[in-house]
Amino acid sequence: NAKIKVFTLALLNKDDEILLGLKKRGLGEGLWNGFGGKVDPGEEIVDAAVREVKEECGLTVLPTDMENLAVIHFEFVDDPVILEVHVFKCSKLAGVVEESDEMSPKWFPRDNVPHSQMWPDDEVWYPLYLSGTKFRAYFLFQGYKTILSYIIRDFYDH
Ligand SMILES: CNc1cc(N2CCOCC2)nc(N)n1
Repeated sequence: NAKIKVFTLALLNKDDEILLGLKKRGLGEGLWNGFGGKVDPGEEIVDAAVREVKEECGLTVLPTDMENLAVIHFEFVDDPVILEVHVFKCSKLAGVVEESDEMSPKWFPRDNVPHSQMWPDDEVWYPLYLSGTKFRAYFLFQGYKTILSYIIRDFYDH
């Protein structure tokens, strides 16, 4: 009786840097990550991505500037909830970066992010993000730290 919960994850770029946020509470607390969260019922996924970026770091992004990069499914052993994370890449940002209740934002060199303080899957798919390769992936986790298995493939291949 698997239940799918849909989330967004936005990776914001400026020149050769990426904006990450240190999550202050909830899922992924204490980890650096892109900005995102749950998609509300009836909400377009890309609109949820735009809303979460604004809420979590104060920046304004247009839906048309949110590039679909990936869809990742995360399953956790003994947990019926599957996370379906829609990953977006964006380089057209407006506004000023602000700290929020959820996130402490910080710019990193895009080729030197703190993988030891990020979700373990990021190390696997991050090179595809850097090369702009659109992909689909599935990760099976045991708890939040251990990847038991994963599949990663080009978005357009079968
Ligand atoms: C389980 N591995 C995860 C989860 C995740 N999420 C961000 C969006 O909200 C749902 C959790 N983000 C990354 N990079 N890895």
